[in-house]
Amino acid sequence: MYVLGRDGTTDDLDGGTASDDGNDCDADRPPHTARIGSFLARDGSASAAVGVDLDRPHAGLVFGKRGTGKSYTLGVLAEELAAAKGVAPVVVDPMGVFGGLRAAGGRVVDPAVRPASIPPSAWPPLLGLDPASGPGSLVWRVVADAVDDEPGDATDRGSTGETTPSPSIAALREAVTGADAPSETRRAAANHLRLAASWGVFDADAPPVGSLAAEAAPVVIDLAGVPDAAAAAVVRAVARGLYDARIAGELSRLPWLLVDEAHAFFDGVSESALRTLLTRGRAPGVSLVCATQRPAALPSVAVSQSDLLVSHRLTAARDVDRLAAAEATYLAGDLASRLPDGVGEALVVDDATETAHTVRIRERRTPHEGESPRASRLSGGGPR
Ligand SMILES: Nc1ncnc2c1ncn2[C@@H]1O[C@H](COP(=O)(O)OP(=O)(O)OP(=O)(O)O)[C@@H](O)[C@H]1O
Repeated sequence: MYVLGRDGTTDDLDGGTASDDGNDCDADRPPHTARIGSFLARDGSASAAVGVDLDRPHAGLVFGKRGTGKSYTLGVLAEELAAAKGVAPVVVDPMGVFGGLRAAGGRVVDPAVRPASIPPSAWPPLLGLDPASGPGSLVWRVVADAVDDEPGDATDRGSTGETTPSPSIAALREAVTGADAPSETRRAAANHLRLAASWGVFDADAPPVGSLAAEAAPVVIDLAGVPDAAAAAVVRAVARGLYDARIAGELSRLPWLLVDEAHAFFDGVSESALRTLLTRGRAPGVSLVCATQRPAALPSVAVSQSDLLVSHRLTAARDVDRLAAAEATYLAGDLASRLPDGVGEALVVDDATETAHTVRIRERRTPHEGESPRASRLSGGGPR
């Protein structure tokens, strides 16, 4: 098997024969390897199996225009992580398409994060308030006071602050209402906090983020129908929480955070946490894989920091340009024409071996729930 992301190794443990189509449940898989598919020959036939290194942390990107197989590819990776040792996949699922991972032992959870996991300075923008405005600065101050005032010995706190209680949104609203500020300022701040409570993602008693990465089984955070700002708050808390938990030595597994529709999270309260994982996540052992149909909406650091890039078909010039920002000489030439056409086919750029290959991603073992609805498949969809 050819293992991507592993320095200088072509780990041909199983011979890599033409019959090795990467689809079987492989007892012969090298350890700590995600078997994602097989090389795609020019004549369209599948050849040697292709794996991704799971032994070390990585930063990866999955690109492709709509319907080319990004979520599916992320699902294949999650299945492989579920079967590997020492890792813990956590999937951010904005569209509600990863529920099929239950068949791999996974669990789907509703988002629940502690208000204290969002730093005081991030609260005004999260609530759509100008930090320099009266209500914005009041919310900032109230959160800062509430987090500081929490009882308990500071030495008990993990770096995530998750071993001490968090204020609830109700407590923050109460503090706002009783603050020394003009009544319209207090009212505006309280209204914005009421809105945050209505998102239903904040819970002062939410389990620590690290508990999401306690098992090999994938944990799918279902963000379908959750407002954008709330989803960003959850991604921020989870990304930062996993990073801090690893730094604090609280996690015995290496977390892999898989983020679908990632363009939505590089704008707003989650951006800094994702950037932290991209630039510094590998040192404590946190991997990040972002999938998006809008590569141009990702910061260039996402491409420059990624060591694995899987690109399904892209057509928009600005998106192809972002791919070209990988600045790899082995990517020279007409990139757009190198991207394969077929659904589930991708160009894989491997920084470790400085190579690019065309790959067919294997079929899922668990159900993929991302099918586009088709009128013809509905009961009323037959010919009249
Ligand atoms: N590797 C694959 N093998 C077989 N079928 C695939 C593969 N990848 C994708 N498909 C098929 O293509 C469909 C679309 O894939 P997917 O939902 O992953 O697209 P997407 O790129 O995430 O689209 P969107 O941007 O709309 O979310 C899937 O429902 C599945 O039927």
